[in-house]
Amino acid sequence: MINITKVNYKISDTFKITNLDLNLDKGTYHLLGPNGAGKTSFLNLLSGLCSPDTGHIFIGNVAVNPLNLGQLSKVRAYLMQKQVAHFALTVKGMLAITLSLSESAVETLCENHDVIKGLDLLQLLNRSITALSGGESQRAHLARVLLHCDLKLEPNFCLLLLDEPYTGLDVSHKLWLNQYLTQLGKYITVLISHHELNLALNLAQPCIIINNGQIHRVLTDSRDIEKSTLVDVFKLPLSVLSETNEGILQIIGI
Ligand SMILES: Nc1ncnc2c1ncn2[C@@H]1O[C@H](COP(=O)(O)OP(=O)(O)OP(=O)(O)O)[C@@H](O)[C@H]1O
Repeated sequence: MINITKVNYKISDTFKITNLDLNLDKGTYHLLGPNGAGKTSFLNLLSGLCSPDTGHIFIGNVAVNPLNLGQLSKVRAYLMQKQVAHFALTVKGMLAITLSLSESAVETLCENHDVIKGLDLLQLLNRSITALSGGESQRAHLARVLLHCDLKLEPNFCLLLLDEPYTGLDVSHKLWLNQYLTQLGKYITVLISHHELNLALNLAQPCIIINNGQIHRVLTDSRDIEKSTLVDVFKLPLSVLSETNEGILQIIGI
């Protein structure tokens, strides 16, 4: 269980996160909101990369704050929006560092692992991370966090934070990732920040909508996102909203 109580955080004179009050159980949650709504700031707070001005956050019984990063790495993983590669490590080398394993142990782990198969990484293990395409690099970094939170490796893991994980992925890897995250949500809390609104509208999964640094809605079923939210929060014209025969909203043109 993730517990967020009365969290406030001033980022600048013009933007602050206000009154975050939320409990998250196991599940796959979509974190939605327009550019600049505060999604990354929310994930940074949850991951312990920054500290709220007031309020507190717990991941299970671990208090979240930047002084606790060692303990936090045993209970949560975070795929940040931007990945910076400082060294020309191979994919295998990066996984070895993340998982605290030798490169040969990584090779053995990867031989038959669902994440490596699903992300088609076997043939990229010996490639330099700096010489991959955008989508290949995203797949390597996804593997880093998904293996890190694999329940077999870390039994106390309970939170996976993903900031725009679909960026650069082709459609078959996107589909695989969705299916994997849906399964993972049966065991831990998975929070995915993204802009794929039609995807959220099609999946019966919980979602949190953020706007102007505040929670606008928390829905147990993302298909219940209202037309008014799409118009008022996401600034979509009514003319691009359509409904399927099953009454599910869809956005035309994206
Ligand atoms: N280091 C910073 N200093 C000042 N302002 C910041 C800083 N980081 C973010 N902001 C501002 O805080 C607000 C929220 O940014 P945040 O990155 O959390 O939004 P977001 O919802 O993730 O946006 P996007 O969908 O564009 O990634 C924005 O107005 C942004 O310009």
